[in-house]
Amino acid sequence: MKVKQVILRHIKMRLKFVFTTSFGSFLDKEFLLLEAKDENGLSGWGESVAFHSPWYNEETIKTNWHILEDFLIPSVLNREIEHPDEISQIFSNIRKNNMAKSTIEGAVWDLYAKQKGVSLANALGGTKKEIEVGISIGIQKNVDELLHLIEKYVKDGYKRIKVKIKPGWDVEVMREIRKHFPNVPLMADANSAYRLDDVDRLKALDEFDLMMIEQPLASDDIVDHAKLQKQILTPVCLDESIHSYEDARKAIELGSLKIINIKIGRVGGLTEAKRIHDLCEKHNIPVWCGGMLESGIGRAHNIALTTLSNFVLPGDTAASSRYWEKDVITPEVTVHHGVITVPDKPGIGYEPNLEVIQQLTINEKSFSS
Ligand SMILES: O=C(O)CCC(=O)C1=CC=C[C@@H](O)[C@@H]1C(=O)O
Ligand SMILES: [Mg+2]
Repeated sequence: MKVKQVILRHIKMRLKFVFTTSFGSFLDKEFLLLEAKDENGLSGWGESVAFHSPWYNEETIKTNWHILEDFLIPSVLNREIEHPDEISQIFSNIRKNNMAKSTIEGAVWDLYAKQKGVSLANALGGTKKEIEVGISIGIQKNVDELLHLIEKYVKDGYKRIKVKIKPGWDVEVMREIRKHFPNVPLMADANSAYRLDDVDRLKALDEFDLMMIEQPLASDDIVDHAKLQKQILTPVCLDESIHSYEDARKAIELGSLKIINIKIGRVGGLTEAKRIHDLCEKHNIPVWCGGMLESGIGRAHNIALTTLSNFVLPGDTAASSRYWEKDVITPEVTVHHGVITVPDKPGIGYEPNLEVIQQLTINEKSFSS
């Protein structure tokens, strides 16, 4: 297969809720969408999950645009590609920039599956026809608002509730949640808000029978997480610390984690995500698919990946309507009692809505050889 044309679009979408991060809060989420066309005009789609500011990792929309325009797109355009697994090899001389790499690699995977006439799930080796999903709730103004949201999503049937924690918004909040929801599958995401010195505070969370605590310590650490895991009962799940198969291998060997949150963009694409999945399966480490507030394009890739056998825990792939008044795909992603039915159409299985995408586009550029 050859990619004859790439269209890179920078779009902006208004979220239905304010998303709070260490950089502050935002209501508009910006994305890059990448369309890769073959000689017959067939299109594969990928999405950059980089944020506007470098709070989650070092990548941003602007760094992704630069790396894609100046390095990644030129190295893929008009090149004979037998299988999308080759992309990570083509990019091997480019350091890091995983979210940029994942954007074009995902589009090539989608194009490859469409050319073969199979779903992306099938092309990846996934077999599940339905996937169970959970919901991730950001830090709220007060506990009552948080409890109200949990009640709504439990009623919607989401299979697990993920809440963000940080020092001062953790033990007491979890106690309140457990008072109202003693049995709901519950997990916490700390986004590196703690230090190893906070071990007593983190041990106190053992009282609440959490499924896991996600990324409690530094975003580039696997050593202190190994020390922490030996001191707490709650399973440690790593997100930001795991950028590759090698990171996962070392973290498993050190005992730094018991669960991995796989995010396609963070690890550089679907091929690496699948390698990490397979490694974890071999070591009985369950995985789940994390979210990055994706549009429907990225959401579709997450659904396809989650059909692989070791994705045994509910992920963050909620319904389009949780985030967007109108998503950029038809049909939108819907969730029924916490379950998504996996589309079996060729590729990502959802049709990009070009009219909506054009309305949301704030910049675009076409590249062809
Ligand atoms: O996409 C979703 O609904 C989940 C988003 C989410 O929980 C996160 C996205 C990005 C960084 C964090 O805030 C958190 C995470 O770390 O998983
Ligand atoms: Mg996380």
